[in-house]
Amino acid sequence: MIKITREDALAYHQQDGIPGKLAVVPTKPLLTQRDLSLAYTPGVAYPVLEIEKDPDLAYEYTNKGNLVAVISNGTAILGLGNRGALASKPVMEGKGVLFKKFAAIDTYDLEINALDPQQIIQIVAALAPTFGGINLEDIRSPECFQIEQTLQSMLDIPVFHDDQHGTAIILAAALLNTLELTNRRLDGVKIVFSGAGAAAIACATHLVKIGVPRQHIWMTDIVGLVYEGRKEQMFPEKQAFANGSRPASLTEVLQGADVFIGLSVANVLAPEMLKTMAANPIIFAMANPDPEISYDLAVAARPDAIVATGRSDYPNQINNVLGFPFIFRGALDVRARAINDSMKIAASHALAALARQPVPTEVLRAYNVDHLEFGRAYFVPKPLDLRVCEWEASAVAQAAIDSGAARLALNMPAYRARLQTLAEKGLSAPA
Ligand SMILES: NC(=O)C1=CN([C@@H]2O[C@H](COP(=O)(O)OP(=O)(O)OC[C@H]3O[C@@H](n4cnc5c(N)ncnc54)[C@H](OP(=O)(O)O)[C@@H]3O)[C@@H](O)[C@H]2O)C=CC1
Ligand SMILES: CC(=O)C(=O)O
Ligand SMILES: [Mg+2]
Repeated sequence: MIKITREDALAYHQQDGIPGKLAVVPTKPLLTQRDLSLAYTPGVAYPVLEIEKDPDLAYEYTNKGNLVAVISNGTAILGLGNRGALASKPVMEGKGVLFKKFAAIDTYDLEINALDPQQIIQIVAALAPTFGGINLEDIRSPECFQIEQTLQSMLDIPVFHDDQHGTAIILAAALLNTLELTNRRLDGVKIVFSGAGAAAIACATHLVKIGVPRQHIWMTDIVGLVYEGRKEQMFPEKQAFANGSRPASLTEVLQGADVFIGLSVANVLAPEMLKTMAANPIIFAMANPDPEISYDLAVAARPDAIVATGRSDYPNQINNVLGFPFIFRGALDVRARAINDSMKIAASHALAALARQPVPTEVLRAYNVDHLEFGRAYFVPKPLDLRVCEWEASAVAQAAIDSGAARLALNMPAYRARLQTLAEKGLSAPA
């Protein structure tokens, strides 16, 4: 377990006298008059005319195919709520760094000063020709649903709201493995969510797709239980998870639950609330930066529990960092039109399977531990594990090909070898 302070974090963001975490770097030589004539006018006119004739050539002559827009309006920055577009920039730059270092994908972060979904849709759709994919981030519910669905229906590149689907993919991998560790089945557990927003609704939807009965899912938010007939703060995506017929508090709903999934805000769980959960409870307190209950308090309250948070500084990190770089890697490499359910489910299974493999010593070194082995303290891969790129991106690419979302086919063994090299380069190259 490592500890960082506010001062450490602020100093990191100004380290080496360079504000921020990401820069744009050229990929072609620009040293001579000839280079200048090729990169700029007159040479640049030739690819312009080629792309006008055949738009697919943008993938050959520009960085479109390896460029993702990371887009936020700052309305749900981590669990900090609406802090505005500008304040979301450190998170969006952070996502960009992870895209680059973990999967060699370039990004532009675009912080949009707009709240109206129609305005955001219009802006993103107009910018789309630049990019091979759109990663929406930290846009609050319910607006995020309309924004993502409308954009995906308008565009022929993947539009992926990371807080929804990235989170759901990792959560499902973690749940598959912890259910096995506690001898439970997907269709035999009571699952309680704190939070009924973008992340919670997408996680619940994904869990239903992999085999959790909808009626086993209980969702709570600031009002309490999301029940049939509730009128306050409802919208259709939340309504789809209404359960029970009367109001109830999180404390009440948690009684006898096998699994707690926190996707809300810090400190909504008190230790005594965990005492009524079933034996060997699974507690995923995933709000960031501070979870619904701290790791230490949860373990102290329920020594028989499996506990995870979204944080990098505690064991068992369930965070969408294990998703978006690698999911986009696979999707971009087959020029997928979208990231569909088959691709998401394949990503979950790939992560769950990788966690069962022996852990290389480089990963132990990166986390300063002597030993990691599939079990209660290690059931999802570590984000700094170079193998995640190969396992997850290839599973996503294969599923895209099999499900018809891909525009390119791949030789899979060669592709997996290329992913290995790419991950090694990404993590060893300077930022
Ligand atoms: N670990 C990970 O990888 C990820 C974690 N998250 C975390 O999930 C949380 C939600 O994010 P997201 O879904 O994008 O945001 P949204 O704004 O879409 O949803 C927030 C949800 O939290 C609920 N909430 C707010 N305050 C409370 C409270 N005091 N008690 C109970 N529920 C409350 C809201 O309820 P209401 O609608 O009634 O206000 C809403 O349902 C954040 O903490 C975020 O950091 C998100 C993505 C990934
Ligand atoms: C991890 C993340 O995307 C979030 O907490 O919003
Ligand atoms: Mg987020």
